Amino acid sequence: MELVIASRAGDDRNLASRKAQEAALRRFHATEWLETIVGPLGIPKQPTEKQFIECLRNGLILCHAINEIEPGSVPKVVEISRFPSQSLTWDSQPLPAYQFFENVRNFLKAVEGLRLPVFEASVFERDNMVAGSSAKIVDCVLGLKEYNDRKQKKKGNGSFKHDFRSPLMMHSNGRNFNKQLDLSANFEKQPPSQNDAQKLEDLIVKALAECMTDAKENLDGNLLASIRNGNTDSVKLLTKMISSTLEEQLQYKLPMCNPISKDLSTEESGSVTSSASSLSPHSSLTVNAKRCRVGDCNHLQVVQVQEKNLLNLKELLSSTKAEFGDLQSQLQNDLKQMEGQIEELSAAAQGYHKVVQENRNLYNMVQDLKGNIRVYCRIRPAFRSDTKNVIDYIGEDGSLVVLDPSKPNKDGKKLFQFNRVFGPTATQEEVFGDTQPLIRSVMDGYNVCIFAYGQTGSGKTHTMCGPVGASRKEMGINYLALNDLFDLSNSRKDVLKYEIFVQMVEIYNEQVRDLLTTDSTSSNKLEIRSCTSENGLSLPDATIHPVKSTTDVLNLMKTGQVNRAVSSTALNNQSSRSHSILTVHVHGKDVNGGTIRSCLHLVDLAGSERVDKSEVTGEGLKEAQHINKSLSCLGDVITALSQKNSYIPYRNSKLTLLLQNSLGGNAKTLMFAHVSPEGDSFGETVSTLKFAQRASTVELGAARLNKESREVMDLKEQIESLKKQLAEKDPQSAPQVNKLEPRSPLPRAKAAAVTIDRTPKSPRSPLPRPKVAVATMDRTPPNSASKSRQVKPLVLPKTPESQVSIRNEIIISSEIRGSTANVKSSHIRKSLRTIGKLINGSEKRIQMKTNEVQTSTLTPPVIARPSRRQSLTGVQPPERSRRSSLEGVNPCVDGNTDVRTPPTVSRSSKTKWM
Ligand SMILES: Nc1ncnc2c1ncn2[C@@H]1O[C@H](COP(=O)(O)OP(=O)(O)OP(=O)(O)O)[C@@H](O)[C@H]1O
Repeated sequence: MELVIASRAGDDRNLASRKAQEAALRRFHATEWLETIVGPLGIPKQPTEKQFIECLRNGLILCHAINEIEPGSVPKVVEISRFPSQSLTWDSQPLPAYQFFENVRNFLKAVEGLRLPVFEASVFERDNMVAGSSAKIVDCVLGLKEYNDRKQKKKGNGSFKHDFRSPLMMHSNGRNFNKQLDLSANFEKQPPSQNDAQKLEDLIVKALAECMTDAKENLDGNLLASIRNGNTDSVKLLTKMISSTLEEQLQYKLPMCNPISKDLSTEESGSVTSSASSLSPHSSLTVNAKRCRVGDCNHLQVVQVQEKNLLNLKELLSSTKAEFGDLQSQLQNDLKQMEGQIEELSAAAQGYHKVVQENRNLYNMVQDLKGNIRVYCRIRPAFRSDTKNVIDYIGEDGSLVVLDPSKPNKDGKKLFQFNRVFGPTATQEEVFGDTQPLIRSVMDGYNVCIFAYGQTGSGKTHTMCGPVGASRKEMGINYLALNDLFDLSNSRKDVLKYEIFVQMVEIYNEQVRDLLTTDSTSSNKLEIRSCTSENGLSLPDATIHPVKSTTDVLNLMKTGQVNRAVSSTALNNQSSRSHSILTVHVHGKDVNGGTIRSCLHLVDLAGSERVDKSEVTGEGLKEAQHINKSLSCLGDVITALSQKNSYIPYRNSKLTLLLQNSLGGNAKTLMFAHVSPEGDSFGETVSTLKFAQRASTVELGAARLNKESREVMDLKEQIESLKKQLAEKDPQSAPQVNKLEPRSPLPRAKAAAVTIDRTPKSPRSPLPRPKVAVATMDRTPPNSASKSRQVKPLVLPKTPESQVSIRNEIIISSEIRGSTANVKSSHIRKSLRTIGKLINGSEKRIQMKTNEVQTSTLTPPVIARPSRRQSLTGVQPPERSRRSSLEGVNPCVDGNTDVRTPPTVSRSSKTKWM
């Protein structure tokens, strides 16, 4: 405590002495300036307060000074008398009070007029002078000085610097402080050691002591003397005094230069010299002084520590920089790696999509080779949000998972696999894109059938025709397909001349109706010729329209759409109440005379529906029943085909009869299974999907190309003429040969008198077929010892509707329709040779062969019994076997024929178009 009090007392002493120094300095300035203005004052350069006041007491000096600066400020100065030889001395006799009062009063007035600080005139009257009495007078004089300086500056003579330098500053211009500055310069170059600092402190202190001794004020003479003699205690005391003075100066004069860290950081950056030089001499000194902080060694330590820290920081900075560099390069590497990986991934993703696409193509190719029906599934967008969506997953590979809304767990999931699944967002173009290759194959001579199946309102008509009032972009497959066919026809017109014809019919309440007829008088009930008519049409009575452009097609489709039976049900306000079939016939002729005949069926089935749901009654109910029945028959056919049954119940409905060549023939068939995603349709959705999945397992046999080269056609003609020659030469064999005639009306059993080996072509028909000979002359039973030449047993093909037109040509054309034209040609040549030999052969041999054939005709053909039916719907089909269909009824006319039944020839075809 005592220590604190002592230190406070010391501080007070220091403060008082500092104030005294400051006052002395200011007096010095004032005296100095007055002397420069009015000449020597006759007092010491650093006068005491008393000396200073007494010198100015009469006011003469002040008045002269102000008149010098501002002439006429005090117009009348009361002078003292003096001897002319004497120079003006200011410490002369005191004047009467009123006189000097007058001078001082006039001076103060003038000062006031200049707006400078004033003092009280009474200060000159006091006999007892107290410390600080002269302070205001000094302020006033220095104010005058400053005013004068400003004035001079205004006159433009050099720059003015307001200078309130402390005594230390003043002396720094002279003696010892120059040394200090030099030292400080050195100090700046290299950090001072402890000894250097000590020396510097001593130097400063001594310089100050000298300075104070000169001033002779407020300093104990003993103290100064003892300092001069090197007394350390005295030095310490003075050091303290100076350091606190410096500190005060620093805070007062250089607030901006104060932070050591700033100076140091500048020093660190190597610009300490410039920083110091940018300050005024005073401030640079102050900074230096601050750096040296006499008497406070902690500062040096702090500086040193800070330097050390700074060095550490520098090191840290450089290591951080290095680390940062490393990190940056690592980041670059990582980014490069990531870029590479992303590229790899995207390449892999692309590759994956490519592979998926290839897989699908290959799968489709395999399906084509196997001859399976291709099945696509299309999901309609959901129109209602109040029911759950049953579509759980749509795979790129054609897989589809549906979820039973009543069992939202694993058990409710059902997986189906198709060739492709189109989601609700699939556009018409996307759908067509996948169908296009199939449709294009029509132009190459393949028969193609595309049919849309599904529950009512699931989007069948949308897919096939497009929505009502569709723009060209929204058009369905029917339009897009025909458009594409025209494009192809145009692009190939140099090598192939195509003709395109269109028929459009509907099956409504089990009746086939022409949708394009303009004859309102006809009954418009068409008959299906499943074995195809002479002109290759299964509906020869339906009008057939040549089309040359898509506009023609559009017009026809509009007519057909208008004529189609459509009505509103609870499930679809534009519900199709019939199956519509648009058939496009393509007839091409190449430059060599070869021909292509093919057809494309585009079928929009009526929707399967639950009568209770569709809320139909009366006529509508009847329609629905017919629709359901025909669809159920379609299901039966599909089931029988998928199970490879020998009996396929095509005749059970007009629909299956009309489509029989597409479902069980050698056409390329594509089925679109449509489903609604709404939860309340789940039952129908699953049954559609099951149906479609079953359909996808149906093997049709490889599609057959309906193309005949010129050579084949020539050979056919030759056969015809040779046959005629044979008949003329051998009238006895004529009846048998006649049985080979194209339009033979004979019953089939007799037609079979000629030995034709009807080995089943399709693997799904394991039953033996009746044998029919192409020609009887050189035919020997297989086990006969006879070495006579045998005719190769021929295979009876299933008959595409546009192809099979002439009955006795079946045998030959079945040879001709080999997989390639070469095979056909070689078979035909063989047949020609055989026939040639027949013509030139011996009568006896002919007779013998004829007998053989006659014997063989006595054996009735083995008829396959229909195997047990399995129906999708559980409804038993009518018990009608092939045998029954052959008995007494012309199977071609009433449609009661099986695909494997040898077709008969109809002469009743009315429409001839080819
Ligand atoms: N993929 C689809 N995108 C947009 N709308 C569709 C789609 N499929 C169907 N629709 C719309 O759903 C409604 C019913 O479709 P559509 O008439 O084609 O069904 P449908 O199966 O032919 O029915 P029905 O068997 O009763 O004739 C129509 O308004 C149709 O425009």
